[in-house]
Amino acid sequence: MSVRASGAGPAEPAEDLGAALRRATAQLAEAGVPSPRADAELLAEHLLGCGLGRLRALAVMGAPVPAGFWDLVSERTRRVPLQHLTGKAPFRHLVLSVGPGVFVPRPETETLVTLALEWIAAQPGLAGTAGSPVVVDLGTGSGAIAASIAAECPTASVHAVELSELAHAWAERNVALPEVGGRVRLVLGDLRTAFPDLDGAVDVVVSNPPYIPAGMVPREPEAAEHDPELALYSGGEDGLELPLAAIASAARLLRPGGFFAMEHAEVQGGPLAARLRADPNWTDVGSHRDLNGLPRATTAVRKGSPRVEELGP
Ligand SMILES: C[S@@+](CC[C@H](N)C(=O)[O-])C[C@H]1O[C@@H](n2cnc3c(N)ncnc32)[C@H](O)[C@@H]1O
Repeated sequence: MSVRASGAGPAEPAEDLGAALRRATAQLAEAGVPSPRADAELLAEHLLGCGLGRLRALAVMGAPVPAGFWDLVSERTRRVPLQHLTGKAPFRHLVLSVGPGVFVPRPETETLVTLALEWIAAQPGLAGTAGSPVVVDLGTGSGAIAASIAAECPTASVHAVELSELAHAWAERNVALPEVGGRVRLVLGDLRTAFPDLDGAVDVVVSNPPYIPAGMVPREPEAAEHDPELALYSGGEDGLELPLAAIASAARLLRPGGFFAMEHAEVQGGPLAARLRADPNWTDVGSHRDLNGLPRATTAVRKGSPRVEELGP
């Protein structure tokens, strides 16, 4: 074990990795970080380029603290998101690149991908190697949903739209991951008007649009101070402006019988399902809970007729 000189007195043993992890955990807990031990370990893993098993073995062996560790811990105590410090966000089977300017994908959004993939798998004409489902992701952010669907459904062609130039730049990196197979067409634009070339021809539309109601500003500094405003707030007291715009675009894009899945705030599940049930464009409206048991997604199937433009006000 190395030693550190300390003034004129006898040399003190340098803090080893195990002790540093314990001290970092205490500092992160003091700063209110919700999972302090896991974050301390993930920062060390990031610097050492290893996984948890190896890290714990190194800690037991009294390995030295990696250079830069305390700088990252200090940033994390200021509640900079862990994913911004490592530059990585795991999402389903992918490790996405993220940082300032893009919404960090959340575990609950993985459910939306499951809903889309399960629906595709249940369609005789789309499932398996013969099918070639056309999928659209509205408000793609880092590209998490679009890239995952392309990676997990190798016959899908996926189209994704994002309004923010910064987020679009992150998504460009993620849709270029080898697992995605070059099957995501990414455009910079508005979800309200995107992909007119696909009107009536899409099998699945997914969206996790900005939906936070005006009075529900997130309390955690990681979201409040680091997620882009454009990603969180929809406009309108109830936060429904962009979710309703996503529904209108889905009605335009989907073929009759096509599937729509959208994430929303837990308080919006009832109102959104009621609107879809009252809308003659939709049938088979369903509500879905997230990993915490909260109503987090609504699905619906596009009715064959009438078409949106025939409905009038
Ligand atoms: C809640 S984030 C979700 C990002 C990503 N789909 C995910 O689940 O991690 C919403 C995204 O929609 C984008 N957005 C906001 N308004 C938009 C619009 N009018 N057209 C397209 N994208 C929009 C935001 O920039 C943001 O990236």
